[in-house]
Parts: sequence; structure tokens; C-alpha cells
Amino acid sequence: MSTSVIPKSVNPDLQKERDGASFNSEEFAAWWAGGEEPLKFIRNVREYLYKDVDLNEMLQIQNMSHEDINEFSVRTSIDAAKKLRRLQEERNPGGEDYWPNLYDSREMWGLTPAGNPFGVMYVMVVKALQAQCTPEQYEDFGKRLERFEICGTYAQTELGHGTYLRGLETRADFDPKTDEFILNTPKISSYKFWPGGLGHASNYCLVMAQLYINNQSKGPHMFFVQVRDEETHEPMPGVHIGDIGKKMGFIGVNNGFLGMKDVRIPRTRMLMRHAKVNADGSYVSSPTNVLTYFAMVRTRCLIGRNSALILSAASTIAVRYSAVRRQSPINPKEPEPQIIDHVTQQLKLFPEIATSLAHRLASEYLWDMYEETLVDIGNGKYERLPELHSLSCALKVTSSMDSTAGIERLRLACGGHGYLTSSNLSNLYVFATAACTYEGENTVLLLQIGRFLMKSWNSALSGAPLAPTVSYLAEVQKNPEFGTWTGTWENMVKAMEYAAANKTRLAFKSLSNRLLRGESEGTAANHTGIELTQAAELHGRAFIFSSFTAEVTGPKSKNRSAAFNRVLENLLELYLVKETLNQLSNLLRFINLTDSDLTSLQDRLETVLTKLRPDAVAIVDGFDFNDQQLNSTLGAFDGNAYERIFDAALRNPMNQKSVPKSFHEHLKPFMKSNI
Ligand SMILES: CCCCCCCCCCCCCC(=O)SCCNC(=O)CCNC(=O)[C@H](O)C(C)(C)COP(=O)(O)OP(=O)(O)OC[C@H]1O[C@@H](n2cnc3c(N)ncnc32)[C@H](O)[C@@H]1OP(=O)(O)O
Ligand SMILES: Cc1cc2nc3c(=O)[nH]c(=O)nc-3n(C[C@H](O)[C@H](O)[C@H](O)COP(=O)(O)OP(=O)(O)OC[C@H]3O[C@@H](n4cnc5c(N)ncnc54)[C@H](O)[C@@H]3O)c2cc1C
Repeated sequence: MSTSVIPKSVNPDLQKERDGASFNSEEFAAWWAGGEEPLKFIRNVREYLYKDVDLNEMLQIQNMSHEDINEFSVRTSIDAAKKLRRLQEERNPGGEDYWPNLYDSREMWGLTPAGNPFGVMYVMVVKALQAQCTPEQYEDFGKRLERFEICGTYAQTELGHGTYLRGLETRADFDPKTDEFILNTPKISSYKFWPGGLGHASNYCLVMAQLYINNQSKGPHMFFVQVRDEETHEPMPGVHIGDIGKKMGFIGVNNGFLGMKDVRIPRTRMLMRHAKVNADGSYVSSPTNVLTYFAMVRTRCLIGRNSALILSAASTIAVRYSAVRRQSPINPKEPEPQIIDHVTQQLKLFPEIATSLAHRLASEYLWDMYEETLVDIGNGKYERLPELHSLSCALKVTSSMDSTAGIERLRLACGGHGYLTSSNLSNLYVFATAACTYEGENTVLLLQIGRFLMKSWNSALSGAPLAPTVSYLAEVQKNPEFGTWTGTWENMVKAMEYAAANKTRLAFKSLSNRLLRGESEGTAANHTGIELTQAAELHGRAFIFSSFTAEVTGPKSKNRSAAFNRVLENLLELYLVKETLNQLSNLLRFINLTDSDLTSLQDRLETVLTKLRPDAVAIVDGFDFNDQQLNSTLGAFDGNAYERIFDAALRNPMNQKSVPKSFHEHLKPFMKSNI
């Protein structure tokens, strides 16, 4: 393919949308980035990272083999690491290393459309080492990993166990004679399986294994294990390692397996900031065992933000495409409208924009809580851990679940062309749905929230103080009547909390009854699982309702223009109304909503869709993705969707020969013979 069929100009329909918006999308972009300075910084970094990235090459990864995608992903992520190092030297010489922080940022994300084999290293391992090594250990090997002198992954899940960590089978036996641990994966089910980058992209691993001293189990602990030679990259003695094979997505991530037979590591390679094994074999336990799980808490906090990011990218693609595609006159003899003018199309598109905002804002609140808890842990205070655990699970679950369902709706909104891999919607979908499973399977995490809600409900009954994000449970216990439905935003927040509290009450009652009937705690919890997960989901939704409302109506609104505030208010209105309608069966169980209340909600839904219509393109422009990040023939900034779709088809390897081999080998011989 020599010439491109893509025009240089912007599609006139898209230009018209931008010209007609009621607000300035640059104000949105600055707000979304956290301010004008952060936006400037992000754009600067992005410009630097993407200046020589070829969009056509990115689109072609869909046509590569598994092995070639792996090679591509290692190359592009290493190119990015080099650029970030150079950036550090140019702009912040000798200063705090900020490039490792950028390595897991959204600016990197678009450079590795099939996933980054070193993503887990920066998102999880570096942070786990920072939090769980002694200062000496961090100097010894943590810093080396942070500087990328060695590379590694987080190896916890096994073929036989992912969820139930206490059931992990990998053993680390302490040998006092040599002052070493001996690591073994005794059965096929004990093999580590799934860690990102484990296959061929790591030479070290943070391994979660059962610690044994004198053959006595001390539970799961973390060990820093060398799995490949630093020079030759050959597996270390006793190490059996490889890639797990092709997956639905994340094909470039090189998820791997790891078996160990009598692999010896020095005693000082167990992470010992909290729990310790001394040379004489004496064991000092951690002040709280769950600190071993803290790396997962951090990643769950990030997943909310990341899911919102993926959904906002898919929304950008579908909204731009809906503005440039025309189909089906609304009235006879009229020209075909932009499909975004069909109201049912608006209902597929705009709620997903609102959901991206809702999850992103809730994640910001969660992130602040994470950072405060981290400081507390440093000061030996662990009281907020249960609340953080519960809230991080709640956002991880709702954001991954909603973005997965949302991207599928957006794909459907793009009709046939949404089904092309070059739309990038299928790739975004498999990214989103993976987050429903990794870092704690969603149902399992909902049950963890349910457990926290039961404890909190019980505490409230006895008048004990509750964590701030569940304090509404005590309020509902004190005032069991909902009062009048007014339909204001504050009233809708209250309604969602009221439904969550009452679902919690019912689950608590069922659980208590089962216990009274003599069921064990485990069996009673299992039998109450459906109610527990429903209460947990509503708790997450109530939190998102309140954080979104607080951002739009709170004091920060004074820093925004009136026009931009109106857009945010419309998005909040849409979010609250559509989620209230989605949750009607739960709400109607506890709140007396009349037929006229429901009619009013339906009217509000239609009204707000109409209000958002002129601003939809400008809003998604405000998400501020560049074309490489979107990597989509449908969603590019210029809106030249048909030309890009066609260009990608022409570049497909299938079209590089006019007659394929299959014609000569199979089709022609068959047609020429009588068999
Ligand atoms: C832009 C870039 C961004 C990129 C981001 C995305 C890319 C990232 C890519 C990532 C790729 C993916 C990478 C990966 O996938 S890495 C692998 C991730 N694996 C998992 O997430 C495993 C999931 N399993 C668990 O977490 C635990 O075993 C669960 C939770 C299921 C139960 O556990 P267990 O059976 O042992 O415990 P228990 O139920 O008896 O509960 C005991 C007590 O402990 C409390 N408890 C439990 N857990 C925590 C906790 N964490 N903090 C604080 N507390 C906690 C609990 O509430 C209870 O408290 P209490 O009720 O007794 O008071
Ligand atoms: C793309 C991807 C990347 C990953 N990266 C990593 C990585 O880097 N490092 C790593 O260590 N791991 C990684 N994993 C593994 C991942 O963390 C686990 O797959 C995940 O935690 C789920 O555990 P599981 O596979 O054991 O699921 P299972 O627990 O076997 O779940 C199967 C079903 O059983 C149900 N179930 C299980 N337990 C319960 C229960 N107590 N109550 C009710 N229902 C239950 C679940 O709800 C689910 O429906 C990755 C996985 C994926 C898909």
C-alpha cells in the first residue's frame, strides 16, 4: 500500500459538532487532568512519547501471531522506558525518579495496545517491595527493580488456586543450616499460572508461598526469587518456566507459568518489613496478617481509575463515529440524520460518558483514602484497613462490571463496523472484562464487602462507631422510614443508601436466622451469598452516587465556568436517573415510588439526553486521547471513519496478493475435479 486514502481535513459533521458545543472542551480536559498545569505536563509527556509512533503499525497488531505480538509489546514498552529515562535526564536530572511512576500512567497505556509485559512490575511489584521490604532489602534488590536493572512480576496465582490464598500450595521451607529458603511447587496444581510478564519477560518474581519453619506452616508470605540468569536469561536451576498461551486479550502481556524444584534463596529474600524469620529460625509475626495482601489493595484502587479510562476511550470512539455516520431518515423525505440524533442511540452513548465520570471521581476519593491509610500503616496504625479493603473491592467490582457492559453497548452502537477489530472496541472490551477476574474475582470481592457490611451492621446495632463510608447504615437504623421521595439529587443519593442499608438489614437477618438454626458460620454465609452480594453492589453504587454528587454540587463548582458546570450537572443528572431506573426493583422494595414519580424519571431521562446532545462530541474531546491511544478507525479526531476503515482493510496482509494460496491448493483442484 503506497498511498493513503485518508483526507487531511476534519469530517464536516464532526467539525460542526465542535463548533456548536455550549462549553469549551479545553476546560473539561483541564478538569479531567486535575488542573491546567497537570494537563500541560501530560500533553508534554505524551507529545514526547508518541512523536514517532506509527498508528498504522499499531493497527496491524491484530494481524500478527502470538509470538510477534509478544516481540512487539516488549519492543514498544522498552522504547517507552528509554524515552521516559531520557525525559527524566533532560527535565529532572538527579531529581526524584518520576519515570517509574509514569510507566504505569495512562500516557503509557496507548503505546502497548496488546498489553505491557512490564505493567505488573510497575503497578504491583515495585510498590509491594516499597511497602514490604526492610530499607536494607529495598536498597539490595528493590531499587534494582525500580531502575529496571532487573525485571520481575507478581507470582501469586497457581493452576489450582487464585482466590483462596490460604490454599496456595507453593512452599518455602526454612533451612537454618544454610540460612536459606527452599522453594517447591510440589504438584501440577501448585504451579504458578497467570502472572503477567512471567513467561519470558522476567528474571525475578515476587512469589507468594506458604512459609514453613520446622515443617510448621506460618501462612502465605512473599519471597523475592530469581527465575532466570541475569546474563543469559536461561531459567535458573530447578525452575520450569514459560508462557501460558493465547488468551482472549492482553496477548502481549506474556502471562506465564512457573514450577520450582528445590530452588534455594537466601533468608534475606523473604520480605521482612512486617513478618520476620531470624537466622535461628525464630519467627516474628506481622502486626496484622492482611498486610501481605496490601499490594492487591493498591491495584484494586487503580482498577477503578483504569476501568473509567477504558470506558471513556470507548465512549470517545462511539460518540465520534455516531456523529459522522448517517442513516435512516427520521421523517420521510428528510435527509438521513447523523445516527447520534436517534434518541435510542443517545441512550446507548451518553450514559457511558456519565459512568466514566462517576467511576473516575469515586476512584479519586478512594485514592486519597489509600494514601492516608499508607501513611497510617507507616505509623503503625491499621484501623482503616478494613474500610479501605471494602471500598477498594466495591469500586473494583462496579467499575470493571460497568465498563465491560458499557463497552459492549458502545460496540453495538457502532453497528457492523463496531465488530471490526480495527474499531479497537473488541480490544477495549477484553481489557475491561479481564479486570472482572484479575485482582480478585468480582463475586468473591462482593462477598468480602458483604462480610464487612454484616460486621458494620452489627456494630451499629450495638451503638459502636462506624467507618465513614458505612455511617449511613447507622442513620437508617436510627430513622427506619425513608420519608418522601422528592427526586432531588440529594434525595436520590439517600434512596440508594437506603436501599443498600435495607438490603444489608435483610441479609443480616437471613444470616442470623441461619446461624440460629445451627448452620456453621461458613455455611450460613454461603447460603446468604446472593443477598450479601446484592447488598454489596448497592453499597458500591451508593458510594458512587454520593461522590459524583459531591464533586458537581460541592465547593469546587465555584472554580468552574457556568457553562462547564451545566455540562457536569447534565452528566450527573443522567447518571443518577439512569442508575435509579436500573435499580428500580431494589428501590421499589423499600421506597414508595408512585407511577407519576416513575413517569417523571422517564421524562427527566429524555430531557437530559436532549440537553447533552449538542455537547457530546466536545465532552469526549475533553477526555483528551490522541489517535494512537484510541487506535481506532472509527474514533480518530478527524472523523474520517470510512476512509480509515477502508485504508485498514487495504493494508490487511490478506489483500497483499491478488490470489491466495488456498485457491491453487484447495478451491481450484476441487472445482476442476468431480470428487
Ligand atoms: C493506567 C495503568 C493502571 C493499570 C491498573 C490495572 C493493571 C493491573 C494489572 C494487574 C494484573 C492482575 C494481577 C493479579 O491478578 S495478582 C493476583 C490477585 N489475586 C487476588 O486478588 C486473590 C483474591 N483473594 C483474596 O484477596 C483473598 O484471599 C480473599 C479476600 C478472597 C479472602 O482472603 P482469606 O480467605 O485469607 O480471608 P478471609 O475471607 O477469611 O478474611 C480474613 C480477614 O481478612 C480481611 N481481608 C482479606 N483481604 C484483605 C485485604 N486485602 N486487606 C485488608 N483486609 C483483608 C477480611 O476482610 C477478613 O477480615 P475480618 O472480617 O476477619 O475482619
Ligand atoms: C488477564 C489476567 C491477568 C492476571 N495476572 C495475574 C498476575 O499478574 N499475577 C497473579 O498472581 N495472578 C494473575 N491473574 C490471576 C487472577 O488474579 C485470578 O485468576 C483471579 O484472582 C481469580 O481467581 P481464580 O482464577 O482462582 O478464580 P476462581 O476462584 O477459581 O473462580 C471461579 C468461580 O468460582 C467462584 N468462587 C471462588 N471462590 C468462591 C467463594 N469463596 N465464594 C463464592 N464463589 C467463589 C468465583 O466467583 C468464580 O465464579 C491474572 C488473571 C487474568 C485473567
